[in-house]
Amino acid sequence: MTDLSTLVHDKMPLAAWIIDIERSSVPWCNDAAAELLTDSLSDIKSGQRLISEALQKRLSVYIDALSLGDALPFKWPYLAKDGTQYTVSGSVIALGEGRRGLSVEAHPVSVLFKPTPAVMGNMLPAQAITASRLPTQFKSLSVAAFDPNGVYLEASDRFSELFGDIQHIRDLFAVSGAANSFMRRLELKELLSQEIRLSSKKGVRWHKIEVSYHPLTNDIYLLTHDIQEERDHDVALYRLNNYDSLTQLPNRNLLYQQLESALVNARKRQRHFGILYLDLDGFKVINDNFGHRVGDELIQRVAERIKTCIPSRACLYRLGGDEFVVVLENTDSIDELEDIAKGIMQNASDTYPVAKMEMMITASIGIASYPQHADDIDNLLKNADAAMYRAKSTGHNMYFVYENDMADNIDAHLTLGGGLRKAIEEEQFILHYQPKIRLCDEVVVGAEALIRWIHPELGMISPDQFIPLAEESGLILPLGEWVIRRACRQLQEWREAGFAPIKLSVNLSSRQFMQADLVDMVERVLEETGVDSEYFELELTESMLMADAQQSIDKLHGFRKLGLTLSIDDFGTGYSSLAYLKKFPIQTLKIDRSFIHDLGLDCDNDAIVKATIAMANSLNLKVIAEGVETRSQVDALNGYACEEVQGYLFSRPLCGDDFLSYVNGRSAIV
Ligand SMILES: Nc1nc2c(ncn2[C@@H]2O[C@H](COP(=O)(O)O[C@H]3[C@@H](O)[C@H](n4cnc5c(=O)[nH]c(N)nc54)O[C@@H]3COP(=O)(O)O)[C@@H](O)[C@H]2O)c(=O)[nH]1
Repeated sequence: MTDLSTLVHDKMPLAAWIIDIERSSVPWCNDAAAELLTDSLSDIKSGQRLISEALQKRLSVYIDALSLGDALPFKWPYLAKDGTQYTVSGSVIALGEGRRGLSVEAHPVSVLFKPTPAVMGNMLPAQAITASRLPTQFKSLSVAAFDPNGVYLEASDRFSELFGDIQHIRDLFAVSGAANSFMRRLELKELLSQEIRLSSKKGVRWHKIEVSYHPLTNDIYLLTHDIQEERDHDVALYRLNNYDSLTQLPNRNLLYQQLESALVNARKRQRHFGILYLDLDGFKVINDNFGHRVGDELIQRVAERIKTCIPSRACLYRLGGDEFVVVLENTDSIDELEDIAKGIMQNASDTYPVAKMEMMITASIGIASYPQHADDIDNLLKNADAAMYRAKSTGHNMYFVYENDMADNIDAHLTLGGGLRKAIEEEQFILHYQPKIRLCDEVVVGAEALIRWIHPELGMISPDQFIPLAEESGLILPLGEWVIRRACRQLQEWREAGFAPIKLSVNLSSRQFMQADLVDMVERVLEETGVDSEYFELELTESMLMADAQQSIDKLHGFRKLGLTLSIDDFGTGYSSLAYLKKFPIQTLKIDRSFIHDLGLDCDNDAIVKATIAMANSLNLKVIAEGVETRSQVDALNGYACEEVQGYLFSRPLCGDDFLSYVNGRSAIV
């Protein structure tokens, strides 16, 4: 029996069945339904498939309502064993011998719909149903018959509803080319089962079609099933799995796909390819302090900027968070990869207008290339990552090309990071104090507190090594609070020991500065330790203050209200404008040691130092020069009217006791 009913039985992708109401049986169902309904249908007894008692009860409510003339819409939700949700719908039909039946269909509604594969044959006996009536019984089944030339013969209601009055099978196609090729395949009597775009009343939409032919008349039977929504879901699902929703950039999945194919290609053609691993510097600080919305916006802006400054044949991916990867295929030189890194640093490491602020962000970049640095993808990524870590730990806003020892360093990096948390809990830190000298009489007038980590195995670790780690991990907040508390206690201990007070400064990290309750925390510690705030100073960097100048001004005023002194550290290395300098309520400028190092060696450098001191004097700011190592530097600074100096010439940073001995030895003002 190869006719329309066979087509319906065998190929129908939907589950469909008929219920004999009086006998509580299922005289017919297709295989998709048999599979779907194992829960609701009880065992087959004497060749009859019976419906369960629960279903009988549920149906009786519907049937009773019908007898009362109340034609309720027949629509139930149904959750299949595999988690797919269906809507079960149907209508009453006559089964012959005065019996009533229900023709029922199940439509999948869940997003993750997987069509049940149409299974051939193996049908249950269709007792009182005559085959020719099936198409009209299945109201929502879209099926039509055409003569061998494609001229329309008949169709189910659903088909007509979807495609209107068509004269010819060609009318189903929006494009004549598609119609021609379809007709050619029909002429060859191909048994078509394919996904194709048809021109329906709802527009051109994707359909799954099944075509079969009458063995005698060669009439064409066409079954259509609109799969546009599934296609849309598939596309949405594909995007979800392969693209980053924030930046719309391809994600890690697609990165691996491209790298796999780049590797195959490079091996086959003996070509090279390279990757750049990018991580934004201090992004976590921004995210934590300004919130995720600001962080997200910044990531979007940065992604847009990076896209514009890489070559069109390079691909940019977002791995998540603040990590990006650029892939460049068919490149023969590391120089080309380095040029991309330079381009990114020049263009993307900049300020961004985000949430009405000017946010400054830089990137650290690691470069690795196939086959020089690794011959598989995981190691290539790992090595680029290690190079990126080298850039980060060397000082941010840099790029490094992978070298062999970098992978070892990354292990040390992680060990250090893991140990930092424990070190805070176990207070493995001490403060050293570097004297600040008044130039006119060379007496000690203050000190800078500098943290040291006394690691149980590694010995003393420099802050340059662990402060960036503490910043990245957020541990800088408890660590920074510890420094402030310890410095205040030290001041009190010196006072209680009978020494005249000196001014003690501590460094704030950028993340600490963004901490919302920083002013309150400092106030609390001052109260707790009883320190007179006039002897306590905070050192902040220009970039820290300029990240959000207005907020900085407010915060600085908060500190000033507490009576603290404020100093700009590393002055000259950032980019603070004079206009802002006047607005910041600061008292001291500390000239960066890079300028002091070249004093007397470079005229331009001397001019900068001289001008900085003159400008500071005119703004009523005290100037201190750091990194003073030679007498000639002292002489030059004296000539420019610099007030204070700090540096190895006078003393390295000292532990508390040594500092006191140093002060006493110099007959300081204590
Ligand atoms: N957020 C915090 N940062 C801190 C803290 N303690 C230190 N730091 C920062 O770590 C960086 C390195 O500090 P350190 O190794 O202590 O180096 C300091 C001095 O030893 C060094 N210095 C001083 N005089 C000279 C000199 O004559 N020559 C020379 N080559 N180096 C010298 O300079 C560092 C102090 O610099 P600065 O802070 O800019 O005054 C450093 O950036 C610290 O700021 C902390 O508790 N919190």
